[in-house]
Amino acid sequence: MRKHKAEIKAAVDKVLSAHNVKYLKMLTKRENSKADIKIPRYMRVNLIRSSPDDVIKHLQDEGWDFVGKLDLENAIRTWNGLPEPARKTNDLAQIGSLINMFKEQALSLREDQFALDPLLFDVLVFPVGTILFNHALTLSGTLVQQDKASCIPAHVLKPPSGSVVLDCCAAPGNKTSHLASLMKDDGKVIALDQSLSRMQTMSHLLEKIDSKCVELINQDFLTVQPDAEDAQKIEFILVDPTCSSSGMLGVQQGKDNYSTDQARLETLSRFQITILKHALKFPNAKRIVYSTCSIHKEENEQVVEQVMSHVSHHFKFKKVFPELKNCRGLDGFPHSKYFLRLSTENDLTQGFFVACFQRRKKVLEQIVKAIKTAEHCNKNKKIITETTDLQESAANNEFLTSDSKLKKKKKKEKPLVSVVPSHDMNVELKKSDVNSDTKKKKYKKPQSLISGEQTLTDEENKKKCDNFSEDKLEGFTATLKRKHKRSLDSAETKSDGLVCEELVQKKKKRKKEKLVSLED
Ligand SMILES: C[S@@+](CC[C@H](N)C(=O)[O-])C[C@H]1O[C@@H](n2cnc3c(N)ncnc32)[C@H](O)[C@@H]1O
Repeated sequence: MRKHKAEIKAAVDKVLSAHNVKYLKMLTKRENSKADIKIPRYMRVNLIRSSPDDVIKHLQDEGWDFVGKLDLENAIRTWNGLPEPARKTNDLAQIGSLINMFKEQALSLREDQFALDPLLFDVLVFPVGTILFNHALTLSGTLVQQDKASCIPAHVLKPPSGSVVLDCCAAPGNKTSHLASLMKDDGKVIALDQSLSRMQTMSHLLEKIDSKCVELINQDFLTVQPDAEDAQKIEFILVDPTCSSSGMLGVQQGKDNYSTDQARLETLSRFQITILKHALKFPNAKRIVYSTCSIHKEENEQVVEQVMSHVSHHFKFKKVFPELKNCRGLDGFPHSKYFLRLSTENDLTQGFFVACFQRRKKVLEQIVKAIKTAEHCNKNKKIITETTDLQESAANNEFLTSDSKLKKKKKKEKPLVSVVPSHDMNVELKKSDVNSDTKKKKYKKPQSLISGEQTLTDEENKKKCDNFSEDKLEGFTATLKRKHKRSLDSAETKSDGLVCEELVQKKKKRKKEKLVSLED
């Protein structure tokens, strides 16, 4: 047998190739596999170059038949257009099945037809197998081929134009370029990745879509210092870390080989938790989206639930596309209804998972601000002369995550330093030789008093300080508590309330001690 191994292999290969079978395992897996499932071709309109309306018009001028948005209305139209007997659409069960008609409609598009996706305004749906990679609109970067599921994270993160966004596992740049598109290239997207070769691919993509707002950084995200000056400007973070890729159609069909054994899933899960926790340490990040193209709970629900258990004082889950009632997270997890899970069978996309962390309202920050104001005023009155440990806590973001103050950082953190100033294709990407200064940034005294972000003049400041008293601090915190009573009362924010209470008590105690010592 060994003697004829090569001949046998050649003969088997010949038979397989005659039956269009690429790998032997495709035959053995076929019965249980999703080999027959097809996904429409999704194309995203790059809003930097054009608009969905203009692209639709362009395609119609080329002879394509635009069938509209694949939504309920369209489904009803199609439904009513069906031959007799006419169907009534006023009972819920029928409307439910009409919603499912997205699948039918998408899969029954004729080869010259296309549609607008019902969920994502910038995604067009073409028939399965449509080849558009060499279409003029694709070549010019006006259309970008991207699976619908992979377009969801940027829509959930939803950074407005002008904002500062971090994509911490960015390469090869599909979601980065989508973020730049949704922001109309206005603002800043910091695209960070540790893989140099994947960043080169991203650099080409960004060149093609004509984005100027993306800054490329080749660095290990875990070495980025969350409280460095630049990092403090970050308001939105996308965390799309390495995963098992088990949701990719090729992997589901057994064509692409990825190992998803338990040991690998556990390793991936640990890595994903570390990356996500790090992202949640950025002090001014108000929304953080976590996504994977994995179908395994170990990389999805388990990761976000575990991380949330550490940061629930400061973050809550925001429901991802609540209108998609049949696409929630797996049962058995406390926050399943907040997560989005898309599957190839039900949603005609790659298998995908998305969760969104939203920073809680600023009750705690307001209390801390009020306390600092009192200290600032008292300092003017020469009552308090030292910086209190409360200020230091605020400066060191001790309130940010419970584990951040407990655990020693394993990697040496550095400020964000752009080593790739633009995504010019000629720029050679280099490993970051960043400043190794890891000293904590000195706490900067707030310029404004308690009146929000408003900056007061010296005179106004003095007046405010003169009028400020111990009673006022208590009055102010009481007002804050009244103002936020509803949220403090709710189970979700009880912990915030406790922390506020604790801070106020701590502050009162410290003041008493200082006053006593002054009197002495
Ligand atoms: C799933 S891919 C990201 C896909 C990308 N978001 C997109 O839509 O095109 C995961 C990326 O994370 C990067 N990565 C893994 N560990 C990292 C780390 N510690 N710091 C930065 N990037 C990392 C990998 O190099 C890889 O490019």
